[in-house]
Amino acid sequence: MTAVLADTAVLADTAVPADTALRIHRVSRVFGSGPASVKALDDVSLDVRAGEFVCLLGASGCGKSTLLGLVAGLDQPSVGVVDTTGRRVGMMFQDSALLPWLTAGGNVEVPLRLRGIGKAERRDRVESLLAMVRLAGMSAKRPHELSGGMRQRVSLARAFAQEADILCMDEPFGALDAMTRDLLHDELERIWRETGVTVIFVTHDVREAVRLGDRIVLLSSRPGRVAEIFDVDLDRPRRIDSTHVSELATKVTARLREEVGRHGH
Ligand SMILES: Nc1ncnc2c1ncn2[C@@H]1O[C@H](COP(=O)(O)OP(=O)(O)OP(=O)(O)O)[C@@H](O)[C@H]1O
Repeated sequence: MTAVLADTAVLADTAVPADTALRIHRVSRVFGSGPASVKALDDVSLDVRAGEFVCLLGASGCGKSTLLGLVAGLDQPSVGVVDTTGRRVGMMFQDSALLPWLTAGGNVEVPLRLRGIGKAERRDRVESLLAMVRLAGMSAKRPHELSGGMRQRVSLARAFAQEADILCMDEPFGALDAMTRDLLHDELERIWRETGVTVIFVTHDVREAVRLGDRIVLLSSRPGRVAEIFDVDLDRPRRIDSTHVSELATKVTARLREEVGRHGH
C-alpha cells in the first residue's frame, strides 16, 4: 500500500498539465569532467504554457544557449528532465544561416521538403510564408541579393515553415540595426499571435525582452540558475521606447547588474 502511495505521489509530481507546452525540471548541464569541467546550468526548473512567449535573459556565458539547445533536443541534460510534452520543436539562430546556393523560396522550402510535403503544396506554402514576413514576390532572390533584415525575414519564414509548436529563437535579431529589429519585433509578435506558437526567445537585450515577452526568465551566471522571473503585464503591441517598457527594463537591468556583479564579470 505504501509503495502504491509512493508511486502515486511521484506520478502526481511529474504529471504535466495539458496547457503546459514545456517543462524543464531540475536540469543541470556540466560540460567536461574533473577540475576543468564547467557547470553551465544548475538546477533549473521552468514550466512554459502553450502559446506563451518566454524570454531567457542573462549575461554572456550564463547558459542561455545551452538551455535552448536542451529544449531543441540538440543536447541532453546531465541531470533532470526536459519534457517538450510531445510537441514539435523548431529552431532559429542569430545568423540567418541561409543556404547561399538556394533562393529565398528554396530556403523556406527546406523544412517542407524534409517533412515530405508535395511540390504543389510546397509552392503555395512558400508563397504564403514569404507573404507572412512581407517578402511576397521575393522568392527568386538569392541571399546575397537581400539586405540583412530581409535575410532574417527569410530565416523567420523558414523557422515558421517547421510548423513547430515550440519555437526556440537564439538572439535572432542580435545582429540587426535598431530600426530593422523594431520592425521584426512587430512581425514576430503578429505571427506569434496568429499561429499561437510557444516561443522561447534568448536575448541579452533587456528592452527586447520586455518588448516581446509574457515572462522574462533572468538567469544568473556560473552556474546558470533562475535568478528571478518577471511577469510582463503590459498591453500589446508594446513600443520598445515607451515609458512602461523603459520602467520595467530599468528594474530588470538593476537585477541583472546585481547578478553580473555577484559573479565578477
Ligand atoms: N560544448 C561546450 N563545451 C564546453 N563548455 C561549454 C560548451 N557549451 C557551452 N559551454 C560553456 O557553458 C557556459 C554557458 O554557455 P552558453 O553558450 O550557454 O551561454 P550564453 O548565456 O548563451 O552566452 P552568450 O550570451 O555569450 O551567447 C559557458 O561558460 C560556456 O563556455
